[in-house]
Amino acid sequence: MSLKLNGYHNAKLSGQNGTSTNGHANKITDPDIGHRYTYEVLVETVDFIKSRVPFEPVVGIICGSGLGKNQIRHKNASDILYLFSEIDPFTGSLAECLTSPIEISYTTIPNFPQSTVKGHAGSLVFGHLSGLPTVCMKGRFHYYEGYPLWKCCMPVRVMKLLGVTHLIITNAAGGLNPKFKVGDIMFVNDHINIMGFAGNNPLQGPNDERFGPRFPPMNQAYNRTIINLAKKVAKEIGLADRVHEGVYTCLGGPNFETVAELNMLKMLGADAVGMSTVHEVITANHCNMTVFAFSLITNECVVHYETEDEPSHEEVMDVGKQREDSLKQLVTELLKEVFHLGITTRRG
Ligand SMILES: O=P(O)(O)O[C@@H]1C[C@H](O)[C@@H](CO)O1
Ligand code: HPA
Repeated sequence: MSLKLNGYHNAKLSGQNGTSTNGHANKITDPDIGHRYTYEVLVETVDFIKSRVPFEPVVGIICGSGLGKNQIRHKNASDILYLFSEIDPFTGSLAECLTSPIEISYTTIPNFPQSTVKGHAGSLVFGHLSGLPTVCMKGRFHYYEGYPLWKCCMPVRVMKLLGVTHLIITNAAGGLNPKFKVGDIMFVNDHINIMGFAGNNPLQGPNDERFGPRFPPMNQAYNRTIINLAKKVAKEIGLADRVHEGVYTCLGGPNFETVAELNMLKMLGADAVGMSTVHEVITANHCNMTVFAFSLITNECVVHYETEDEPSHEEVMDVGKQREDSLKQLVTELLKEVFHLGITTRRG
């Protein structure tokens, strides 16, 4: 792949070429220099997608493990997969809720990273959900796959440039809160950015003001109105006793956590632990998207030594499959409410 495709078209960003955002000269030691996506490179990606999708999505959905599985039915092996039958809205993955879907494989999108994890199919699906133009990411990128955080979050910026204002992020997570049972849903009301404690942040490096400010606030990262609506919807569809609110935290993975690590995370105030989402939420807030995120609790974290229980990715995907109908119903009904109320983005 040429440098241009993944490359850095230099000097467009503040903080680049020896000038920091506060005007002081400095020496940039960014190991990713020459590889990060510029605004212009992302526009190239967006132009490609726009040439294949005849509408602008306003809702983006990132499907977590087990919730964005497998390629959906398609006509042939071409890069653009036009799906032609009406799909039962409550069978299959979240992306299968979209009507008249157009599926584009990541392998064909210029500059896009590739999915490597089982349960993460690797395509963008465009269609309508609850009447709203929507793009669904079937397959996200994780740090443990070898992608730096800025690359894991590239699709969030692509969605922003496509027109997405509201981002729904889903994940599979281990339950740390003893009240959580396998199959429960946690509406994320805050996060602890453990990787960020060590300076590993998707916004690290030069800042492009066209995406957002150098120092974005994060105290309202999860839209409170949507969380309240989600609770109301959960009650209406009979899920009241399966939903909670809580704090999500993300470690780099790919190993599941040790008992001591889990007990530390509990003490810090985390209710669920996973390997994604936090950096996507940061990137989305930075570019002024309205964010709603939830975790499907796929396993109870093992927080003591006197057991032979072990978490596994197979269990994670199985629980995703068992709960997908409820999750799809929740998302579909929630979107109807969100857009009925006309919730605006964070900075107006
Ligand atoms: O993509 P998510 O965060 O839903 O996936 C979780 C974390 C790991 O990727 C995987 C572990 O089973 O599930
Ligand atoms: N830990 C980290 N990530 C996870 C877990 C877990 O227990 N379950 C699903 N994703």
